Amino acid sequence: MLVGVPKEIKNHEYRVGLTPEAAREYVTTGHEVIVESGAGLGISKTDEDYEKIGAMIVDTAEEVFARADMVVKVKEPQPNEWVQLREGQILFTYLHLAPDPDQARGLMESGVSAVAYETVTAPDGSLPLLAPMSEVAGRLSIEASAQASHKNNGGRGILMGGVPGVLPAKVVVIGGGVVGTQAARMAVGLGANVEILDRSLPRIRELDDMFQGRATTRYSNAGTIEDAITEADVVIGAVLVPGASAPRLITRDMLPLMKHRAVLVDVAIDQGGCFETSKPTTHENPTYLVDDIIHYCVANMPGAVPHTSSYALNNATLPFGLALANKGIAACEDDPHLALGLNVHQGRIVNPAVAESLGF
Ligand SMILES: NC(=O)C1=CN([C@@H]2O[C@H](COP(=O)(O)OP(=O)(O)OC[C@H]3O[C@@H](n4cnc5c(N)ncnc54)[C@H](O)[C@@H]3O)[C@@H](O)[C@H]2O)C=CC1
Ligand SMILES: CC(=O)C(=O)O
Ligand SMILES: [Mg+2]
Repeated sequence: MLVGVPKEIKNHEYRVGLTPEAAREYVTTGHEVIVESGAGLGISKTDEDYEKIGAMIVDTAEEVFARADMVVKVKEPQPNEWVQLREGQILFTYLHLAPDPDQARGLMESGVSAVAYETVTAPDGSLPLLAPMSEVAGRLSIEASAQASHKNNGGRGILMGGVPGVLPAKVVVIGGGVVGTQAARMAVGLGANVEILDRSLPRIRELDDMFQGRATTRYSNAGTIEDAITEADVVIGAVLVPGASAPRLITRDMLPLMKHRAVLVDVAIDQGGCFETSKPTTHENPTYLVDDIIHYCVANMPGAVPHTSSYALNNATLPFGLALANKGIAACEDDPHLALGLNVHQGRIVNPAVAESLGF
């Protein structure tokens, strides 16, 4: 199969769909790999690095889309990308279609078979191709909120860990999955006072065990969320209902309960966001104010640390990508977990949760 890797074009997106090391695995398995010139520069990999492992460099994204049997990307295709996709071609990337009907229609019209990283499952029901980026985004969310809390950046002017004799920041994490756990770990590491809310009791028990009292846990409902955010300096939104748009857990009428210039980080923004006042932002302009509350809603947070993220992503995607390259879309027939990744096929939305969420 001819596998194509275009350069990512989303705002400040420096990750690459295939690292040279991953591309090498495709080449040694007997596939051809074409890479758009400059696609690896965000991870300090040159065109020569790709040529050395047997990939071919092409000048334009158009050539990648026109020639490739399978396009491997990181972020969801942008409008000028989805019009270049075609029937019989496989697209393997993040899609986040539930809150994005325009992209969904674009992909359906293209005829492409689109496999979304974020809905591929593991036998235990977890999301193995979302997890590595959730680990990155969870850890980054605390760095982002610490920065946004600085007075010179418009924040409250609070140090995450406090100092001896002065209380630390209170960090509330809503959703204790992969993002939430990594956020809590970073916040605990900085010495913050951390509370994690989840609505899964088995997960709450695991978290309680994991943090051994260094973070507290609480069952998530409107009442506990209202109570928790009243004291918070930072709130991390980290919930997920797989395939569906995120539930709106903090509504605008709850914002006056919060401290002035507290920080809301909505990591779930790629699924539409879990705060009513969230709208996607970019690394260029990551924050905005609503009712004097700072909102950080960057939809491609891991793009800021492409060295870490590209390798973490490729570690997870490689076996699934190779299966698609070896067998074509029939790989989904052999693997029910990969099949759940198939979101768009023959002009239809075929993942049930995504279709239901879109109302298609
Ligand atoms: N903005 C970005 O750059 C990135 C965003 N994400 C997004 O972060 C979100 C979280 O991802 P993961 O942590 O991997 O998901 P996960 O599935 O590991 O964890 C989600 C958690 O939310 C909990 N939850 C569901 N409904 C809840 C509610 N009403 N209240 C409290 N908790 C609730 C679940 O029980 C689960 O523990 C996803 O939307 C994902 O796409 C992930 C990576 C990067
Ligand atoms: C998961 C996702 O949306 C990202 O890594 O950008
Ligand atoms: Mg995203």
